Amino acid sequence: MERQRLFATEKHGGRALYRLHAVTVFLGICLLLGYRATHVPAAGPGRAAWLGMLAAELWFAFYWVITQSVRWCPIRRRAFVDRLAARFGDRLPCVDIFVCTADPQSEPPSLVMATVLSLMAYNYPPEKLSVYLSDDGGSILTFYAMWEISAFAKHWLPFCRRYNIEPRSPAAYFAASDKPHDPHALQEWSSVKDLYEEMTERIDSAARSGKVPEEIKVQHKGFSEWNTGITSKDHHPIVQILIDGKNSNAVDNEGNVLPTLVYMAREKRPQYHHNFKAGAMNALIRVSSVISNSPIIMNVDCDMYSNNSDSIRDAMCFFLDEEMGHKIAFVQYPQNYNNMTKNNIYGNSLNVINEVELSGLDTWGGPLYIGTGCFHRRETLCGRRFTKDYKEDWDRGIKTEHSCIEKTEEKAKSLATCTYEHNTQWGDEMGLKYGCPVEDVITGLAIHCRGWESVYSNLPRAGFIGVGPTTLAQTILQHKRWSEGNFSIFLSKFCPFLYGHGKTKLPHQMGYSIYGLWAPNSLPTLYYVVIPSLFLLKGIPLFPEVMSPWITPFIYVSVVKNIYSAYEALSCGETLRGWWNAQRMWMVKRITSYLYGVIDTIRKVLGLSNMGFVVSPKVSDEDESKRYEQEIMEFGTPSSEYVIIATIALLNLVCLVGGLYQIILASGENKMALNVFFLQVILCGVLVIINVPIYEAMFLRKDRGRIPFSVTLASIGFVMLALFVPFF
Ligand SMILES: O=c1ccn([C@@H]2O[C@H](COP(=O)(O)OP(=O)(O)O[C@H]3O[C@H](CO)[C@@H](O)[C@H](O)[C@H]3O)[C@@H](O)[C@H]2O)c(=O)[nH]1
Ligand SMILES: [Mn+2]
Repeated sequence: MERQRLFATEKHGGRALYRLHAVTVFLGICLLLGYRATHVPAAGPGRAAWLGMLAAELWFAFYWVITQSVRWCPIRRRAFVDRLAARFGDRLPCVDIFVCTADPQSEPPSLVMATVLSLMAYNYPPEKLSVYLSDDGGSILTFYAMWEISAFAKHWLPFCRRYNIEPRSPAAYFAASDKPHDPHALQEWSSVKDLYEEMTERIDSAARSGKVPEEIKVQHKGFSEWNTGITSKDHHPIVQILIDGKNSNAVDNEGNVLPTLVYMAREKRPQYHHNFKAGAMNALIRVSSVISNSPIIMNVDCDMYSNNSDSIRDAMCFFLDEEMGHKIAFVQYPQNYNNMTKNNIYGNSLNVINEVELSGLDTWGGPLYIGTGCFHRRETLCGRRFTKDYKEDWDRGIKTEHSCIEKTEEKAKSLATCTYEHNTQWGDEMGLKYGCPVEDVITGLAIHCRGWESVYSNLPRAGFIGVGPTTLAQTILQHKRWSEGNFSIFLSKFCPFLYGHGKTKLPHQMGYSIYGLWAPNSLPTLYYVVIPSLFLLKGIPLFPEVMSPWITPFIYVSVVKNIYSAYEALSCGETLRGWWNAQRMWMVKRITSYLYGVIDTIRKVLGLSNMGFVVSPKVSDEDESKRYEQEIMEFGTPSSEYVIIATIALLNLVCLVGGLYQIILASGENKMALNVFFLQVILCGVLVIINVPIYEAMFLRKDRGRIPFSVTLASIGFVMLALFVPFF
């Protein structure tokens, strides 16, 4: 009898219709470009601008083609955990779980601990789980919080199992769950809730005072690591095994084994570069190899709690599948956020990427590694190439007995020093790659190019949920890091088209390039939101007139493309308003984050600047949160990005008013014909409408989040400059 597969692959529906639509849009784009190329004005005002329009539209056309790769035939995977249970029972591989945190200020220990607890509580044999926290802040506050949860877990894990609750992050669970009706359950529910709240209060108050009470410090040897007055940037390596799952005394209140729990702060010295998250992950790979050495490694960001206690079993269905499992290097889950507002004011929900783009990539060889919510084979993460005869040792890690915890810790510390990696392949051929702000994407690309595939698992009950940016500044910053990182990959020897050539499929390379080319989109976009409006004001037409048949492709392409993108957003769970907000943010990101991304990438290529990684804050002040809830855009402090945003908004307003004045009110030779400027008026008009919240923030709002007056003033200055500088 043929063995049943552990997972199924299904195609998305409606593709024939989609492709028909895509072909018509493509024809429209060709006509539009044909018109541009054949109607270049003779020398004089407008010729250069026209050629610029041609260049911008060529770019948009090229980019549109790139984005078709993931929309052509997306697939969906469905794993059968019941078949896995029937076939393997509890004979499942060990899993090491890595959590990275960097800064107790922007990533509060109590938040991180809720994540760690959710990971300890997976529905998976606990003796096969090990949870590691890497603390790049090297903070005693985080260590203290870990010590607290090593005790609380003894209550939490049995509670999760008995009532089979979801999600298993206590913070998320108690925030959302109603009191149980059954009096016995209610009693237990309340007592666990009280224990959790008291513990959180202790952790938070330690964090507020910056100190751990002395009477606590004597209770665990680990606290003595901080006796020598160390700082986050200068300290020895610390590895503390808080729960040793191999020890028969490490049991919860009901006598069940607990998962292993380890705290690690790798050595930091000012003279050695620490390579941010990639450096932390690589240290974790080595440290875990002497403690649990599991064949599967899962990693999450510190704010991404497990929302589905079955996701390890789900991932195992892919790795253990007889037919395809041996080709799969990693299983990626989507990045979901729980703090998005209804209409997605900063366009930060990743719904379209999660529902469409990643499943589209799955068709061609697998999704990108997005740095969180991902299960890897230890071997592939350490650089192994794909070969047909490779056999995974699924029993790896099961037998390791610890003779002595202290010895193991000493061995582990020696693997987490600053100098350990010198003259090794770590950061290059082994582990996560260094030197790129999106270490995850470049590492995944290398894995794909070594012959492996990945799969994307988008569960009906989300696997992981984290915290997304909640202010404009955070959004701009995150997208600057992302666009810069992906663009620098595109320009490096790892360019998907060159490095991937012959190793991955062309549509897979195109899929990677969607992100690689985010940043350069900034230049044509900047051109498109400035030049046509400015030329409307100057009375120079840049589009076909209303009666010309050539206007048809322009209207068709822009209308159909936008209707489709709205439909796509709606079908991914956005609201119409959310789509509209995303369009505004699409423009804002392109003229700020992506522009800065281009500039910084070029500076880096020229050797003028170094890479940075600014951690996104996971908390915001009350006033800001309130405006965020009300979906009011947050500006507040002056910044050069805001000057660009305000200048573009204001410029378009001035151009629209000036242009309409000349069309409607002016007389004699100043009068302009509407039919000649129709498309320019529409474009400029749409830009003005989309910028309404910016005008409000500049001129109408009084709250602290408004656009600062200095920014408004600067933008007025720049608009005047733009109007009076001759550009022919
Ligand atoms: O020196 C550092 C810097 C960051 N981190 C951790 O890296 C994670 C991601 O940082 P965050 O500031 O939250 O970045 P995001 O933009 O939210 O992260 C996305 O983008 C990153 C790459 O830019 C990926 O590493 C992440 O996995 C992905 O979720 C967090 O857990 C940090 O604690 C470290 O451990 N060490
Ligand atoms: Mn994050």
